[in-house]
Amino acid sequence: LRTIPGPVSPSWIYGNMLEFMLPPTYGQNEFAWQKIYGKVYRIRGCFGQQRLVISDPLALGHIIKSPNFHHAQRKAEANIALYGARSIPSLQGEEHRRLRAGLSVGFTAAAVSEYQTALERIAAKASDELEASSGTVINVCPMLGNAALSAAVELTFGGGELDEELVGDILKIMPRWPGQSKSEILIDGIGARFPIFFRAATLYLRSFKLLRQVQAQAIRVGRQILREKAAAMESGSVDMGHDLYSRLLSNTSGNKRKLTEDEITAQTSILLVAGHETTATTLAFGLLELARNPEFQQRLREELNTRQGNIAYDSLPLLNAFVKEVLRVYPAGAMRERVALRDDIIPLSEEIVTTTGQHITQISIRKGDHVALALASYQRLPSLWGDDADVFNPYRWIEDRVHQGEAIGPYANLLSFFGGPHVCPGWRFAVLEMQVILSALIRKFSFTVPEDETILVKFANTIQPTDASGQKCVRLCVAQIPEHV
Ligand code: HEM
Repeated sequence: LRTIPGPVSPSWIYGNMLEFMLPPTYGQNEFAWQKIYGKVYRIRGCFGQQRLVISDPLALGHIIKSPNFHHAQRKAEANIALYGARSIPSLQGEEHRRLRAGLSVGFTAAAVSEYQTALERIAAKASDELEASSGTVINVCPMLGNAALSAAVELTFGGGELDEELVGDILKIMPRWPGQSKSEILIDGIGARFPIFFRAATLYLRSFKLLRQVQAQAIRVGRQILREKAAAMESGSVDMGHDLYSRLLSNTSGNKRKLTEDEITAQTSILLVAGHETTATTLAFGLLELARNPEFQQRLREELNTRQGNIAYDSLPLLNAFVKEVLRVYPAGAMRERVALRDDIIPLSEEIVTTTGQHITQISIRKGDHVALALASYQRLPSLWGDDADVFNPYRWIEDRVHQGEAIGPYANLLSFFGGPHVCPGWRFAVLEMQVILSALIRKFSFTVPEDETILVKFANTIQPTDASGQKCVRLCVAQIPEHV
């Protein structure tokens, strides 16, 4: 990796990690480096470690599908702390494949379409909540967080209320994700050399304590609800719902459930946390961009007003162009870190020239090498999305100016939902949820940006919109549309 071009490292201790992980706003350096060095470049990690940053489509497709790469250590430890060692993202190979196959019953197109009515009810509730603040400037993030968490609870358990403490912890967890301070980046760097040190450090890091707390609470709640459902099913006293846990209880082969009680309950934390936070954040960036683009907002409202009753959301061109553009410019999991589990060769879609003048079309990777999968950078490549790839412009999807080649991800050639064996299973649900919530809010309210409002983007495992003090926040002027008053 030493001969792959990249930015100069300003410090031996931190390498480029502070510029990469903690810029004033996410991507500031990453997007600039992509323009200078191209789709693959090298940065320095702590203590001189070499890392590749990759937005090359062929290389990304290779790594995403390959069993030779897995989550880098901090991410793997954080996944275990928050979601558990038996949760889907923590597993690999055959165990992972079997669990994904079992869970897939709840994520097919037919299964997801059954949530439309429940999602419309959740959207109506969010809209009522917003009505109370109409005419004022409000931070829309808490309202969207609540709505998306209700949607995740609907998907997982078929509705119901979680206890307040768990809700509070789940809603604040992602902004506190480990690795966002100089000292945690340093601990990561030491951990890359001495993994046992890192594992020990996680026992004391405050950021990890909250993750473990949420996992323990989520599993307790998940087990209790699953047992209640199983008892109701055995007594035949209620109709089983369409939610994921009901489907998993009824998913049998012979007399045996395909997934055991422990396997199902071990997924509760990831379903509630990953199932709500990503969608809530994408929606928050969506409302921000609507407020910044009043002409588009009005045209979208007109499109929505032409439909009544049972809406086929996929048939609304502007709505779908907007959802795709928000996902393109603001992929919640903007950057994923992976480590090579064994030696590998990464193919490149275009030749690059090394610092020693060699022309290469593939890069040799050693076991233990770190790669950053720069999904947000990939989604700004002019070669795929046009010369205005840095600009938020939903019309590009209607004008068919986007890349039509072989897709790595499941939706619109985007990598926002990742791809390969760890592709986001919730992508269909997330798209429907965003279509439904945006439709309800845009019909009823207009959104504008208050004067002098600055929104920054922080990376905390997912990207977060924040104010200057680092608090998760999108403050918008919200006004009810006169015909809906
Ligand atoms: C806009 C919304 C969403 C986005 C952008 C998103 C994005 C992603 C990404 C990028 C990954 C891969 C992460 C990695 O391996 O490093 C992922 C995995 C995952 N997502 Fe989503 N997601 C969204 C919504 C949802 C929803 C609604 C659910 C439903 C419960 C969900 C459940 C999961 C699960 C369980 C995984 C782990 C999959 C595995 O490791 O096999 N996500 N998601």
